[in-house]
Amino acid sequence: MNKYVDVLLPLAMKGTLTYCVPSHLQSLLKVGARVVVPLGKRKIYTGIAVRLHSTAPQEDIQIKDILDIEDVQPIVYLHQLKFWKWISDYYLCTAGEVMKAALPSGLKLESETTITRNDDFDGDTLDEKEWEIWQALKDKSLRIADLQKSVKGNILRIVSGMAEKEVVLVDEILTRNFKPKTIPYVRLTEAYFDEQRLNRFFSTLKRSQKQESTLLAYLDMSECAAALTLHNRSLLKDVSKKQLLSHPNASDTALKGLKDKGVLEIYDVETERLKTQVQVEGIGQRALDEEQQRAYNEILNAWDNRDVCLLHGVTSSGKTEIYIHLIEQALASGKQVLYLLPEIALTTQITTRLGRIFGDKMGVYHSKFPDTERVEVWRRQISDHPFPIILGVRSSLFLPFDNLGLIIVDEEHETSYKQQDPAPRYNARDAAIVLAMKHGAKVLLGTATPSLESYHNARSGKYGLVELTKRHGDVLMPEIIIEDVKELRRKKLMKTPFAPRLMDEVRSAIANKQQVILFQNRRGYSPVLECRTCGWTPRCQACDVSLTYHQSIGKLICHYCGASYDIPMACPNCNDTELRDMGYGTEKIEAAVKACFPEARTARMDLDTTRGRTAYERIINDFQHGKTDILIGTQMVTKGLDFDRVSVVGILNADQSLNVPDFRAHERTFQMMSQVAGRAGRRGKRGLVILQTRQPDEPVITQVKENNYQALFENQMEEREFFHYPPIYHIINIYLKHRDEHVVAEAAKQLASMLQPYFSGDILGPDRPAVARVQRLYIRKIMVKVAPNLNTRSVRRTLLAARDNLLVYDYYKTVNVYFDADPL
Ligand SMILES: Nc1ncnc2c1ncn2[C@@H]1O[C@H](COP(=O)(O)OP(=O)(O)OP(=O)(O)O)[C@@H](O)[C@H]1O
Ligand SMILES: [Zn+2]
Repeated sequence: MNKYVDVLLPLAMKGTLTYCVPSHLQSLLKVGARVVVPLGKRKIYTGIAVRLHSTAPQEDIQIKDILDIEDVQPIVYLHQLKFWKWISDYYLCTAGEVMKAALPSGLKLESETTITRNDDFDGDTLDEKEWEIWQALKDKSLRIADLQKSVKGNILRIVSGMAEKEVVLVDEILTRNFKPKTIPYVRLTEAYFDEQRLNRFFSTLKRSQKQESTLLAYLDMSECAAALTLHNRSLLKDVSKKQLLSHPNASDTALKGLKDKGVLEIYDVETERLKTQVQVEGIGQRALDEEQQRAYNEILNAWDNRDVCLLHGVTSSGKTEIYIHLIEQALASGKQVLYLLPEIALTTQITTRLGRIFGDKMGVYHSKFPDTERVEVWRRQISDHPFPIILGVRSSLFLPFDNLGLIIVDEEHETSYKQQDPAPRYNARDAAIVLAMKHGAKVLLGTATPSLESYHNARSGKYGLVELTKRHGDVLMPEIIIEDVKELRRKKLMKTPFAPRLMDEVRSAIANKQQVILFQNRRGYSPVLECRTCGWTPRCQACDVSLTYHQSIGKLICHYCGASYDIPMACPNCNDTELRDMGYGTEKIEAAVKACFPEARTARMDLDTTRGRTAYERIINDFQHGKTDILIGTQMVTKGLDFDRVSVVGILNADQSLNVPDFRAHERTFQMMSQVAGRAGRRGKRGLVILQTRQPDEPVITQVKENNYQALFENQMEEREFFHYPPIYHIINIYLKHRDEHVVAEAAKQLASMLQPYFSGDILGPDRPAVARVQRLYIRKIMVKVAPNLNTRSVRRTLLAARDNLLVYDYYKTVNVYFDADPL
């Protein structure tokens, strides 16, 4: 028998911990099941059993017993554990951090300290404060946090004193976050399931008519007569409380009365919370057009000798239709499909589109769902009837699949596939390829604007490449008109944030019952407030950035730490009371739109208007059904959305993304502009895009205008090669954070010099990043460029060892050092 188990805990510590399995649990424990284990003196955690064995660890360590087994059957498959391991190796973090990201919280138990009164003790000798606590615990155990609500003052010390005297008992209980959802049902009690007894009871009811009619309603709905005749209580039909109370003769008080008299009882039935999609009869899939059919065949051919294929198809070429046919084909061969989307905004439309075809075969998994629903999807995937299709955002990679045949990565170029914080800082597109490999599954990357990485892999033959150059239904690509804002300002023609041509086009679009999308990639009212006299601007106290003015809530907000500040009455520097707002955020654009086009109905889609769970859906549906005329938004409106009546798209400030100090600035600008332009004129008439810029001569602006991805690719690849950037080189960034700027600066210098001999010229920094302090921590960054001929395994080992060597020094021990592999 295996006496020991290695347990993975959802913590940032390295490796696993070994525990002893008590003999009565040994035959029950399986790899992949959750176990409850003690850690340190007081903490209790849920971990995953990753290895069972009989090798005793070194003798001097005292091995603790596991406390319990949570699952009879594994909740994580072995291949998932291997996938977690790959992620932690590649992205230089711990497997515990991956576990933490992978499992929904409801599958991880929390330990909380609970206090219970020891009733063997009589309370006579207690002092006043102790007596208060004793009284508060009269009927129930309480968590310290809850106890604090009824007893004032600092009670921790008093409680610990009482615990020492054993007046109260302190223990850690496990609270399960996931409680199955239940619905109350009503039924006749066992005692009254008897015709004679029931009749006698009715005769006592003469004076309470309401109870009589409620009971009669129940008996009718449950088809009680038949059950009584056959003397079989299990034949009673299920009647929910809600159903009963919707009967015109039934009432809630009467039901309570019947319950108190012991005639009816209420019991809970667990329900599946998941709303499944409803298939629409007769929708089925649409036939592919000729071009799409060619692409479809080419994809299948490409998969004959490669696992990954890139589908590069212009906006509105019908990539989604091709995905639908590929899904159909995978299902027909009995395989599961994972459909990855970069953003929740997009899932709304795609869920509807796919739901109508695949109905309840499809499960949806995303971060706006309550955790309980995510647990349900997880449990469904390890049951014997898992969803054949999962549609989800990046974390759905971690769901259990046992028969995966196809992964579709829609909008593969999207940066939101990359998790920024906390670890694991993984890219779901890249990890999807590794996941597919472990299952022998195929991958389709789809986009109108490929990332340079994917296009390079396709051109070099590593991936298959399939292109679609025409829109479905022979609709032309939109016409793009460049407006030189600098010139217009000089001629005093820009009186609003909209060029005169844009004003005209918006007006005529609205007059013709068409719709408009205006793109401004900044939320809030204005990105900077400035004192008119001395130029002072309010900044965050915890971060090294200026605050964004949000007019709707009348506050200044830090977009890095979320802190909010009141708007100063006067400049603290010179006392001038006039602060002016500089630059445009979506709020200010919305105000300008209302002023310029009072006849139009407008909506705004950005982080601030989409916090609620259904907010996206509402905004998108309203626009789709023509309830709004102008949609203003950040990059959320740029991708994947499919509307019928958008004839004009306005890009209000193309320079903003162009002037970011990042080697990917051109690539990003091209992608964002082309994507938002692609929302225009998707049906029938050719769409129009007005692109406002101060730099009309930038090559990337011309590339967008001509929809010339090839030119962008060639031109950018030259730079990337020359400067040793991806996709030729790999980048691993090292971040160091500390409260003390001097310590972090010294640590960064030390670390860089340790790495210098290994990477020589391909190490940049340490530098102060653009925002060099966030949440009171000073930041330094070292960029390591990994040449294609280096052994990446040994590179990783070198980096990890260097960090360990640095952190041995007492002076640097408290510096937080982490890695970001393939940063975006
Ligand atoms: N074969 C087809 N039959 C009928 N309608 C189609 C067909 N192919 C595409 N369409 C319609 O054309 C529109 C654009 O297609 P789709 O949304 O699939 O394009 P896409 O390539 O995914 O675009 P984007 O890159 O902008 O997301 C959709 O409304 C779709 O319903
Ligand atoms: Zn801040």
